Amino acid sequence: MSSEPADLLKARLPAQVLERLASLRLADGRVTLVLDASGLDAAARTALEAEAQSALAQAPDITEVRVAMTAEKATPAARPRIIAVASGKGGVGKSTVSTNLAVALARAGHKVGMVDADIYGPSQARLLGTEGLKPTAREKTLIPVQSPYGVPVLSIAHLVDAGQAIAWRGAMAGNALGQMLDGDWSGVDVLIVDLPPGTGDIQLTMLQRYKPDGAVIVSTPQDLALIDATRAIGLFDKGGVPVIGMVENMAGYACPHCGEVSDPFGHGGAEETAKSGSHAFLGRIPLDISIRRDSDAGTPPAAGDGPQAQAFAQIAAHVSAWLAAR
Ligand SMILES: Nc1ncnc2c1ncn2[C@@H]1O[C@H](COP(=O)(O)OP(=O)(O)OP(=O)(O)O)[C@@H](O)[C@H]1O
Repeated sequence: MSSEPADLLKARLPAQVLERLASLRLADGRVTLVLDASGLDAAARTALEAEAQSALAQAPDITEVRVAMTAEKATPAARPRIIAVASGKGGVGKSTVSTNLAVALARAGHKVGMVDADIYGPSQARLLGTEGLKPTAREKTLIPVQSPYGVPVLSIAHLVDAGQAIAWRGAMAGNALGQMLDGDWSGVDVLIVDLPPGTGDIQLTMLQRYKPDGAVIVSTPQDLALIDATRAIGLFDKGGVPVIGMVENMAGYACPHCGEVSDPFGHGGAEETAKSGSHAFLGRIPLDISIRRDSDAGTPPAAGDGPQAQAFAQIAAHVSAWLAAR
């Protein structure tokens, strides 16, 4: 039993913890604090808990300090709006567009989070410069990893060791996706979900359990990619998810040596496909080696000041206008 009664322990608490103190109990050297966490985002709650812990850990005869937060369940945060970023075909730059759209929306003042739903080929940990970081959990709720670009993120790559093969059956992949989408997204208004390519299990889980508010479709200007993109659009149409519009990626290649611009994947195909389906065309991103280089380095071009940042900002402006109109 502590030699300090509960009141003396309270006196040790800093003002910001005291004003949120709902109760303090002391038994056998264990202090249990209940704090009212209403209105606090994940980072503020973690800071509050750390302050309470450090204030009481030094008290004589205290062997354990437990901090519980109320209000998380009593007043659940409003669910952020979900924007799925999808492509019919792999390798068209869907993850790259997801990252840069998220960063550009955050720069435009939105509170944006990212879920990497590409369970078998996750790339958002690298793209958002958070490789090696691990999310914490409160109760069973995952607390997203903070990226340097103001976009909290959850990816399977944060949960399994680097290089470890992920050989999960569909149900396990669905559970992992659920854990990430049910993470602590308080303080986030818009959740970008980077989907795997195609129209498989993960897409169906999204439509059935976490129906997106809108979808952005990424394609290259190439015929084959566009046929698959049209299929992806069909899936969202069928599921009653509005298609916000299409992004044409890898459009036009400027040779870094001679400056000549060529169109290895054709030109304008995504814009035509968008128009023929009465969908909006959100913008075009060129095939640019600096995009690959910066993305691999975990420094999204949208966070910089170059021409590619402007291209992504334009796409984000369309998405922002779509959000504002709803
Ligand atoms: N506009 C671009 N210019 C240059 N490189 C690009 C561009 N867009 C994407 N890339 C590069 O192409 C590769 C594939 O991109 P990304 O991983 O974003 O595609 P994806 O469609 O998400 O692929 P997957 O199907 O594997 O999920 C990456 O190396 C990326 O850096």
